[in-house]
Amino acid sequence: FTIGRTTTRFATQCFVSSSVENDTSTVTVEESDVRQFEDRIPNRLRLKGEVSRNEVLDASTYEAQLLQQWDERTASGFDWEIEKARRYFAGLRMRDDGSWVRQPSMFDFLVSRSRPSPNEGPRPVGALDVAKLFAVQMLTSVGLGPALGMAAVPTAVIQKYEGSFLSFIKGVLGGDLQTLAGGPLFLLLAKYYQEYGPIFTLAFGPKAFLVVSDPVMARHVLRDVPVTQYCKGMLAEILEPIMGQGLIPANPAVWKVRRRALVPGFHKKWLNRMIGMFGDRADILLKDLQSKEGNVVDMEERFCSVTLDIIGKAVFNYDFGSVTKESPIIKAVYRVLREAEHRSSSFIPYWNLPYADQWMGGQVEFRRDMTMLDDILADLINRAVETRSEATVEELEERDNADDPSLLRFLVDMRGEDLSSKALRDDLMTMLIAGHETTAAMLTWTLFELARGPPALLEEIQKEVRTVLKDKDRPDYDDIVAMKKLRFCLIESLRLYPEPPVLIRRAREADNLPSGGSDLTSGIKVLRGTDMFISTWNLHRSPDLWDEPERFDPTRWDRPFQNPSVRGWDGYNPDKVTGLYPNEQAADFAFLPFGGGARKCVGDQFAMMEAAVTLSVLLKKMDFELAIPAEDVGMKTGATIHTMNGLQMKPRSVSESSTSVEKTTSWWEMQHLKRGFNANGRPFDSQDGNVDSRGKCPIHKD
Ligand code: HEM
Repeated sequence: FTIGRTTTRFATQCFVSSSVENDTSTVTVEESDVRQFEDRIPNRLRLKGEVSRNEVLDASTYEAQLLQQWDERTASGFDWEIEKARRYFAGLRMRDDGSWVRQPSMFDFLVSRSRPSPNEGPRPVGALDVAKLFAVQMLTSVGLGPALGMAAVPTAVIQKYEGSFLSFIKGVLGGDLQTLAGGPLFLLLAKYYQEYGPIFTLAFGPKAFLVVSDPVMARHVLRDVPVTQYCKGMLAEILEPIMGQGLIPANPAVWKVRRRALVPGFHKKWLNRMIGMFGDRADILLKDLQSKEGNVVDMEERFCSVTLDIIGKAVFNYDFGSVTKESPIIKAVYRVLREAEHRSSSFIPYWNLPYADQWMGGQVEFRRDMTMLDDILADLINRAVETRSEATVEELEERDNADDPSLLRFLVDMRGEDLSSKALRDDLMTMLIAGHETTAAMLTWTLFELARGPPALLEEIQKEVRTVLKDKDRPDYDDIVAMKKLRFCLIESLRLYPEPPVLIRRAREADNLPSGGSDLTSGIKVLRGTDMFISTWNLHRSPDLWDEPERFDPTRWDRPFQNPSVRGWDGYNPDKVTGLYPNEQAADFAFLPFGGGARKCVGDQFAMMEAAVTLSVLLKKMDFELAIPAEDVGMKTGATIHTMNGLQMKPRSVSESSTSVEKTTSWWEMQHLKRGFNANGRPFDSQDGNVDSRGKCPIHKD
């Protein structure tokens, strides 16, 4: 009898899996059949409430609903073996702890399989949408796009691979997009941007991506349309095994709930408290560097360690201690990060190959690492839950929590937070990954640019730090605000090295992009299911949007910039800079250091403060000299831009008293004057451009 039940479900699953779009009505009919049949099932075998071990699955998915129909207490014998086979067929995999996770199929990479919920907006993209996209792409490639109502968007086709045949085969087998594209994807997009302009289609056979490098179009996608209109698409598929439904990959319905829960955790008092912790960690790094004086040190690796220690403390109150020691946990974190990066630069989902986590070396290791990290996380969450003391958000903001000021503590104590769900684990894991290497990369590239730039710039930053900090070793919030030049250096490095260099979206509904700086005056039609890359790299380095875009010039943030030929773009206006950094509003979406719109980074203030504290603590007492030629530092990318060979530097202690603020015109001001602006960066005819007492530019006065 039970075999019959299982067989019916198995057949149901086969049927549903083969109609990949998971049409709701089909599933409902088949499930109701199963339910009728189940009425005759003995009580012992019936579903008993929620199956909590399966919480790792998004409850809205078809698989989650199927799982709930089986009472796992009867998990033994032949019946169970058939049930397991059915689950494997449905793309589910059992983890070591007995819970089930959905492993997306190859096809899932192209379409989303989660079911629509009434609040979620458009239904997920399905097989029909993908088929339609393929067809339109094929017809467009033979010149029939305009006849189908599509704008004449140029198509860049990757035709010629310039590497060796062997590396090409390796790239295909490993699904390595970088190898196939002949280098980092963002550099390929930059090459095509120069050729095709602010919007083009990048085609890999029938699969095509719409590549956007225009501020007006980016503003439309990120801010102007409802948040349900675009999702993270393939990025979510890639990150799901690691971050689950954490805030970055979360579908819009989950995102709305979780963002509301998480944002209060980043309140002002907490950030202020964090500044002290940043100082402690930066101090450990300083001492470590002082002990290595005269030696060559990989500063990229050092910054990765300090930011890992900081995020561990801030998010879970966990001390990785990675600046001073190595441990299996730290290694597991790094391997998981590398795997996440590799997956995000691959377009063949090799990790979904049958039983990949049992025979592919890297995947076996990845599963082991994830299990280890999950166990640690579960342990930390459980410990926090045991000492839970519920309170409202307002009350929590006032709490001292000196022993444990972590986000985990805040979320666990927050009244109304559902602690039985997997959401907490997913969000914490997401923040560990999102908040770590991004900040490390910002520090790495800032120090690199300062070390290879004009010595007068580095000297001026050091002067600023010493002048603001005076006898103190580390800054407080007001000091961070006062160190404007240092902050502008940090943000300028995010302009040149955006982390990540490409934002990924998928249209969940048809859309029409504004024409922006393109020649397509009637806008650009976007079909449902279209995968989109918003190239922050191209935006941040566009000669249409920046003066001397390739130059590391932190002084630029004082000066306005406009270009009326980019229709609908307001330009960069320094008067709109309000917080710790010139943000996407001030540059009207030509600058997206932390994204923009509803899905903007939640950790922007945290990251800016962390980087400002770390860098100021180091620069106050040390000088840094490149130990290899700047050209050899190189660039490679995953989710963030890394150096190719590490940032090899020689740190050296310096006497702090050697510098004081000079009254003469500084290097910084000279940059404005040289470009025909007033000493404060404003145009000479502007109201506030009166720093020069004579009202004239000393260089261009004639
Ligand atoms: C320099 C450091 C950082 C950079 C450059 C950065 C950059 C970004 C960008 C560009 C996005 C938008 C992604 C998109 O639209 O697809 C984002 C989102 C996010 N970031 Fe950051 N980030 C940094 C630090 C942090 C830190 C320290 C945390 C946490 C403590 C964090 C947590 C997140 C989260 C949770 C999201 C998703 C927000 C949402 O979808 O609602 N980030 N970040």
